[in-house]
Amino acid sequence: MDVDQKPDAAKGANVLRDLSKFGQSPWLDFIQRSYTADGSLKKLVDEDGLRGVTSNPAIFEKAMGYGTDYDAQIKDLLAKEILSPGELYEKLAITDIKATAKVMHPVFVETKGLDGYVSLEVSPYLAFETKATADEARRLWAAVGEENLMIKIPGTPEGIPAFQEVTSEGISVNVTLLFSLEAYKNVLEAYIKGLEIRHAAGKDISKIASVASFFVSRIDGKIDGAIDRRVKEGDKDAEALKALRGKVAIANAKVAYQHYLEVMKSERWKKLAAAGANPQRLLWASTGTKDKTFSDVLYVEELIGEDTVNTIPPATFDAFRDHGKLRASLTENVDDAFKVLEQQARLGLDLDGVTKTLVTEGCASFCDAFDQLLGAVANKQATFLGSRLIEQKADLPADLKAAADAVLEDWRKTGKGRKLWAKDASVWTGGDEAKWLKWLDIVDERLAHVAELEAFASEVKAKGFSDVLLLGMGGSSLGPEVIAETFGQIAGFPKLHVLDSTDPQQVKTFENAVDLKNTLFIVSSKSGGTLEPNILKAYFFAAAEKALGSAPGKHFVAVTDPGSHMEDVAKKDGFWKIFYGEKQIGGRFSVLSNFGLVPAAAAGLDVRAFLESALRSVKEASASTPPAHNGAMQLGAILGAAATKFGRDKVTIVASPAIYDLGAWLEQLLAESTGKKGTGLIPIDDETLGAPGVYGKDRVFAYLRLTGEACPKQEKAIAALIAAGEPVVTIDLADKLDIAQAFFHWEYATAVAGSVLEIDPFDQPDVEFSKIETKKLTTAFNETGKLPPETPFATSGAFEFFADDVNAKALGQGDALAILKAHFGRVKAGDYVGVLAYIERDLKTREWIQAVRLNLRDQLKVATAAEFGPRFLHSTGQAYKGGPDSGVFLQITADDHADLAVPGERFTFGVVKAAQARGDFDVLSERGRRALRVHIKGPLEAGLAELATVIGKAV
Ligand SMILES: O=P(O)(O)OC[C@H]1O[C@](O)(CO)[C@@H](O)[C@@H]1O
Repeated sequence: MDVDQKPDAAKGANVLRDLSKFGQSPWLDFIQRSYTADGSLKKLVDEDGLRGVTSNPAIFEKAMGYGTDYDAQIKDLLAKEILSPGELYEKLAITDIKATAKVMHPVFVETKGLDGYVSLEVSPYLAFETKATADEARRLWAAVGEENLMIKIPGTPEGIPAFQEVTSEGISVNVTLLFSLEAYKNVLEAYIKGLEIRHAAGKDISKIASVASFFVSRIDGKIDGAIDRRVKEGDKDAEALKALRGKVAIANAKVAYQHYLEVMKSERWKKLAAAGANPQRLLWASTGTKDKTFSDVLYVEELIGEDTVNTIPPATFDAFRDHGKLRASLTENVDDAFKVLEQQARLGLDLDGVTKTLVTEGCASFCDAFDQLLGAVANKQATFLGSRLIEQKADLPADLKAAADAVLEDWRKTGKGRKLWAKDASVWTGGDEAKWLKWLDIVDERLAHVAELEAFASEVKAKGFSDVLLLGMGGSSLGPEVIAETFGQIAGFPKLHVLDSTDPQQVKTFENAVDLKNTLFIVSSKSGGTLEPNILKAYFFAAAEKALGSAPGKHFVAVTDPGSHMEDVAKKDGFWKIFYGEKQIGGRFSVLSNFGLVPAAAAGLDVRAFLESALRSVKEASASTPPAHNGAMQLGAILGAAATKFGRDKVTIVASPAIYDLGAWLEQLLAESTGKKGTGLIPIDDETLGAPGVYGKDRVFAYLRLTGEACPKQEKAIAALIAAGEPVVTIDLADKLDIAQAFFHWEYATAVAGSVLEIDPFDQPDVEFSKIETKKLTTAFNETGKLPPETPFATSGAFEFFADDVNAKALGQGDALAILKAHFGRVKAGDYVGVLAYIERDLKTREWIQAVRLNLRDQLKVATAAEFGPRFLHSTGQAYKGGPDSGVFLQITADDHADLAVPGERFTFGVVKAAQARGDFDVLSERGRRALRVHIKGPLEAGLAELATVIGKAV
């Protein structure tokens, strides 16, 4: 703006300064850091008699969105703190507001608090929320802490009660976005009420200032537009309509001013005035001329009157200084103003409707501007953080990209990201989702208590344990497993092992792998009631007791939710420590709570750095992050849109070798969260990449790449998939520690995808069913000493085949080859095959299952899942039963060559595993899934080799 005004301006001939002679204060509707810093603003005060400054989200967008004014502070802030775009914006804005308040303060002093204010607006996202607006007003008031601050609150029906409330608390407010006389009347009434409440409470009301920002030119913009349209269409009232061009907004303002004068004369006001109250002045806003056929100072010249403010945009400010004329215009021709309003009503110009629309549009455009602003801040933040933030890139076919963008635009428009953070269940099914959202806050919460975890780590180190053996299932084991696999043994700390099986051989292998006398056992169960951790605890407690020759409680730690059965057990058995989980977090969302952190600390991971990494993801996906900058939201939108609109529901997880195990955790998160009600995302983990030709059109590839350690083979295969037009989302992690970021990123993305799929991502109804079926079987065993008998529908060599009647009928009575041929013959495009093996999971069996599944994939051209039971029951099992009916399952069981007793129980580990397999199979059958069970009799290795051969022939 032109601050080099005419030389004689300072001497007196300055119409801007002379506005005060008419009782009007010129304020500036503009803020910019460099403008305040380089003395330009002060010059306006000194030379033009500037008496106040207003800001709004659109103004800050212009200030912060471009140029480098803010870069130094951003760098400085981000070096010290991990912030969301909203928090960062606020710190920048507050710095500006404080600096501006300082420049304006002499005016405040000189005018005894009448002028000298600077306004800062509450978040425009809150315009329709009373409590949130009031809370934010209080927060900003305290954060700025300047006596010449005004908090700007929109004069919506929800904003007005908030305004009244904070006025009664002594906060000075600029009520904005007022267009109608009715809204203005309500605002003035709320001001008076707020003062009365404060006065009645015996508190000082003389320090409160307020203005009512009445918008002007936007009204003409709408009304004149309607006039022009009607004239063009040859309206019969064309002449009368034309006569109203450029008149209605000013008339509306004049009439509002009359109301102000009326109220000021009232006895009610006089009482308050006697107690020191300051009137709430009308402030003319939106006073830049938009219609080029009008004078460029129209909305200044025509609205000059006593006790008013005009907040003038820079160009209009310059124009008025240059050629503005002064006269007491506001009280001129008031009757005509009333007539104009009558006339517009008679002509059907619908000022009431227009003002309502303008409120809605005004709020929306401030939200849009705020989205832009936060986006610009997020961009700068991403640049400064560089590789400290995980980076996501999506290569998508155009139609999928458009569908995902449509989801994001819906989320932006409806503020769903903010609703998610506000724990509003309407984001999903409107059920009890709100009770399961503490994972959103857990990183902050744990960081606040990280010293406890650090102290625990030191104690573990000092005790010199050689091993940590974690006993748990699903959400209680998969996160710790990722940590163990990713970081390996950390120098000076014990080696972390994670056992999540009831296979007797597997249990024995783990027992042999640790030094029982020198092992710290972590029994991990949120509910405390899950069968596996309970029997594993019983087993290892007895084993440790035997090895130590004394009560082993001091070698045991429990991680469990408060009030659980496991807590009782831990107390009774004198465990060394009990760490608590958060009840409002489900298992698969618990890795950043104590369920992941306690084993991480015991294994010597830097939990503080780990949580700080996670916090960067939390902030990136914050309520204030616009969808266009929220990678996790984008990921959820892509996965949701791909599954619902394109049948691409197989999320194929590819991870760099050094972080390969993330997929195991991710499987549970995606499958248990989304696989229900016949829909869902089917995670396909660890399926070695093939050439594009081996895939159907049902995949989305999620590539988690550890940048420095990318696998060349994977890179090549991914590049080929992208070139072939397959959808690939690549997520780059610069450091292993950033798996913490990936954890939160995917949790948030899963919640978003759940919303798109229209399901509750936080329950797991179908898992519970197989637990019930298993329980029935183990109870039967405890009563009778055996599991209920079962009969194979066919036997072939070492194999016995089991299926429900429908499946058995479809598969016939032939030999193994015929049955397997018939079974896999049912697979069609878009299906997936699940190989579900209830055997020990070791290197050999993993290689075996991998070879079998790749053969199935390449022959049948479908996605394949390779899973070990009972571990997958707590992971992908939910989706297999509750998700889409596109799975074809081959369950594999085998004779146990050695079994292990469970202390205190009649059943053994082998019995439990058998019961779990049968419970699982029964539910698959009950759900009408294409499921076949093959039981291997005799030596396992030979049986598996034979099975692989027959499968090879069958497909
Ligand atoms: O931690 P808990 O209560 O033992 O549960 C283990 C796992 O079992 C499930 O409840 C069902 O599979 C998972 O959601 C959970 O992570």
